[in-house]
Amino acid sequence: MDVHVADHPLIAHKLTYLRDERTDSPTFRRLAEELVTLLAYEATRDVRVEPFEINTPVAPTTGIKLSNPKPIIVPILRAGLGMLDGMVKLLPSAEVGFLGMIRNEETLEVSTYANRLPDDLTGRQVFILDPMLATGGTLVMAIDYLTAKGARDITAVCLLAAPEGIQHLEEELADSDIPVKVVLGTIDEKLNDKGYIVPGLGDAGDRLYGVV
Ligand SMILES: O=P(O)(O)OC[C@H]1O[C@H](OP(=O)(O)OP(=O)(O)O)[C@H](O)[C@@H]1O
Ligand SMILES: O=c1cc[nH]c(=O)[nH]1
Ligand SMILES: [Mg+2]
Repeated sequence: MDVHVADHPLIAHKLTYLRDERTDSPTFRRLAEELVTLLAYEATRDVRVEPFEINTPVAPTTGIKLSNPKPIIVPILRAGLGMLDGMVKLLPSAEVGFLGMIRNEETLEVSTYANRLPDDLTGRQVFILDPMLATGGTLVMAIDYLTAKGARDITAVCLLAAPEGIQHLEEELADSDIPVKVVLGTIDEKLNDKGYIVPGLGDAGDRLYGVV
C-alpha cells in the first residue's frame, strides 16, 4: 500500500477551518470540496492518458487525453458525497458509482446499504472518496467490494486518517497484490474509545448534511 500525506500549507489551513466546531455546514461543504480538489492533484498523478495530435494556432503538437475506459469515482455515502463535486471538477469525463456504507456507532462494524456500480470493474481506475479513515473498517470493506468486481487499480482519497486505521488497512492488504494508493490530507493523533478521530472534526456526515 502506498500512503501519500499531503504536505501543503493551503491544505493545513483549510483543514483547520474544517475541524473548527464553529464552522457551519455551507462552509464545511465548500472546504471539503476545495480540499479534495487539492488532494486530487496527487491522487490523479498516475491517471491513464494517451497521446493525440492537435494544432495550436502556431504548429501541430502532441497532447494527451484520458484513456478509455474512463476512471470511475466512488464516493462512500454519506460523507464521501461531500467530496464528489471537487473531484468531478478535475475529472469531468470520469464515471461515478456509489457505495452506501454505515458504521454501527456502538460496535463500529460496517454494513453496506446501497450500491450503484458497474458489474465489471476490470481495467478501470477507481478513485474512492471518503473524508474519514478512522478504524479503517469502511475502507477495507469498500476495497473488498471493488476488487470482487475486478478492480485492480484503486486510489482512496481521505481528508483525515487515524494511525490505527492506516495500520488496519496495511495489515488487511499485506498479502494482496493489488496496488492500493491512499492520499490523505493529514494523519491525526489517534482514535478515541468511541472510534472517533482525535482531534478530528467530529462526524463528517453530520457536519455536511445534519444529524440524522
Ligand atoms: O474507518 P471507519 O471506522 O470505518 O469510519 C469511517 C467511516 O465513518 C463515517 O461514515 P458513517 O458511518 O458515519 O456514515 P455517514 O457518512 O453516513 O455519516 C465516514 O464517512 C467513513 O465512511
Ligand atoms: O471521527 C470520525 C470517525 C468516523 N467517522 C466520522 O465521521 N468521524
Ligand atoms: Mg457519520
